[in-house]
Amino acid sequence: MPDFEFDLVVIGTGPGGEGAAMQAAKHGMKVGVVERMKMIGGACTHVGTIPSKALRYAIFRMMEVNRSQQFLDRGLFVDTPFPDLLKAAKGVVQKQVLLRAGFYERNDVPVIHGSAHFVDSNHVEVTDADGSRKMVRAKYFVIATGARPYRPASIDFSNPCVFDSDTILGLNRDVKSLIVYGAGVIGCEYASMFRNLNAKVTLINARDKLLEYLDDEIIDALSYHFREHGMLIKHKEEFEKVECTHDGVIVHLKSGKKLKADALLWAAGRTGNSDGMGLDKVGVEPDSRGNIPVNENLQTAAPHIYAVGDVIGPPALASAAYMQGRFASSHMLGNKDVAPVKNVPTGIYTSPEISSLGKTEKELTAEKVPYEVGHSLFRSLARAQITGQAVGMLKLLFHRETLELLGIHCFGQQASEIIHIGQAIMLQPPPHNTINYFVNTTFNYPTMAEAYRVAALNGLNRLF
Ligand SMILES: Cc1cc2nc3c(=O)[nH]c(=O)nc-3n(C[C@H](O)[C@H](O)[C@H](O)COP(=O)(O)OP(=O)(O)OC[C@H]3O[C@@H](n4cnc5c(N)ncnc54)[C@H](O)[C@@H]3O)c2cc1C
Ligand SMILES: NC(=O)c1ccc[n+]([C@@H]2O[C@H](COP(=O)([O-])OP(=O)(O)OC[C@H]3O[C@@H](n4cnc5c(N)ncnc54)[C@H](O)[C@@H]3O)[C@@H](O)[C@H]2O)c1
Repeated sequence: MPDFEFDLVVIGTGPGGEGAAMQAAKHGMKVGVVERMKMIGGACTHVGTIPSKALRYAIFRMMEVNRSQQFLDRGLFVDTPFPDLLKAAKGVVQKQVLLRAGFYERNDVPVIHGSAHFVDSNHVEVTDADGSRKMVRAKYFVIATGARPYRPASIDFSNPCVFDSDTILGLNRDVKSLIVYGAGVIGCEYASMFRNLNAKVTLINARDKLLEYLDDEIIDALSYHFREHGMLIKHKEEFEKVECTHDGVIVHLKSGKKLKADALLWAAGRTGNSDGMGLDKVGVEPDSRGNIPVNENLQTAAPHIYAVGDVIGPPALASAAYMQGRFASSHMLGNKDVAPVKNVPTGIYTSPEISSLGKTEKELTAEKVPYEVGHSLFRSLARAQITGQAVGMLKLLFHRETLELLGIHCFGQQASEIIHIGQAIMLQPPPHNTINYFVNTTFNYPTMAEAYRVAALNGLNRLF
């Protein structure tokens, strides 16, 4: 006899699990969730999106004071130690946990604590930290177990100078120099943060460009501003071994170079949390990175078992995970009220911030689409001059004949917010998805939104 019986059991309480559980509960399903951590919220709340963005904001506030002539003239200079900046971030994590725990409570979704593994197609066994076990039966399952940092066996992560994106949140001292290995989003974001804290940062990239899926102009801007801020970037380099010394690390590269620093942040990839889940009992086989294959409806090889979020691989974003969770539950309910997840914008919280949606120039050129470009430089906008955030640009790509908006690429302060104005237009059906909206609409002044009007006019002026 099972200890619990549900219509749906969701495994994991990150954004993917929450989206799935709430959508199903709101539509009348009897839902239970399983979470192996003491607190709900997932990697997103405890070691991913939330603490990294809260830490970034704490650093940013300190920088704003230290870079402002207004404060410098009054002798104000703030030097908050790293552990205190982390404390600010932890406050946000607690608020998020409380808020999200309330969602499960209010919607009568019990949280069963422990690690879930399948025993057969309709049962998972949940093993708590104290070893106690509960059998849970359900008609449907959503696996939303997320991912963890990939750790090569040759690196000693127990060394106090070696970190990954989980353990860096436990750094209990200031570091004067840092090597960031891996120039994906995590590597670039943390490299920015530590450079803003004045650490000497070396960013090592295995490829020949940073974040190469972005528009070239944005990649160039990011590389330029990283270097302008004093970051050292090494492209096309791979590590051979990491040597830990009494006061830091030496990273040996395959090219023969040796780099020394107070600490190493390993930020090269993540592995899906699919091991130890008894997936062989239900005919589901993860790939070599632990990712679970799914079809367009997010169903695994067993159609009553869905998988969402980081455990299914790219885009591996909190934003997408939540929507995938909602879509999966909506699909099992037979509803069509949640659309499949596509057109996911990118929001990268480096300095400068980056956000984009739609096609890049490279893609449009390869597809032979006749397009034109409109630019707006932040330094020419009144709002950016007032706030002193003049680094940045909005770039619109649009069809030369129909004026349809095809791509939006932005860098600079608030880029991840600014993108959504364009997104609202870009995703309208024709003929409402053109840049005409930006030239025929009155924007508040002074705002950053004005960048859309400036960029649209700039692009229209290029047409002949
Ligand atoms: C440093 C960093 C910064 C990031 N910044 C951003 C950002 O700015 N914007 C953005 O959109 N995304 C960001 N991401 C990505 C984002 O955090 C993830 O995409 C998101 O957390 C994925 O959500 P999820 O629900 O799939 O899984 P998770 O949030 O990882 O949650 C999975 C949960 O499942 C639980 N679990 C795992 N296995 C079991 C089991 N067998 N039984 C029971 N429970 C289990 C785990 O304990 C965990 O609580 C960042 C990630 C990192 C690491
Ligand atoms: N602001 C944001 O939206 C944000 C911030 C941080 C992280 N994230 C998400 O987290 C995910 C992970 O970030 P990342 O910086 O590690 O980037 P990434 O996925 O680009 O990985 C970096 C490098 O590691 C390699 N790699 C990945 N998984 C591996 C594995 N299991 N084994 C060996 N090599 C592997 C990749 O091929 C890549 O070269 C990304 O998909 C990203 O979208 C998003």
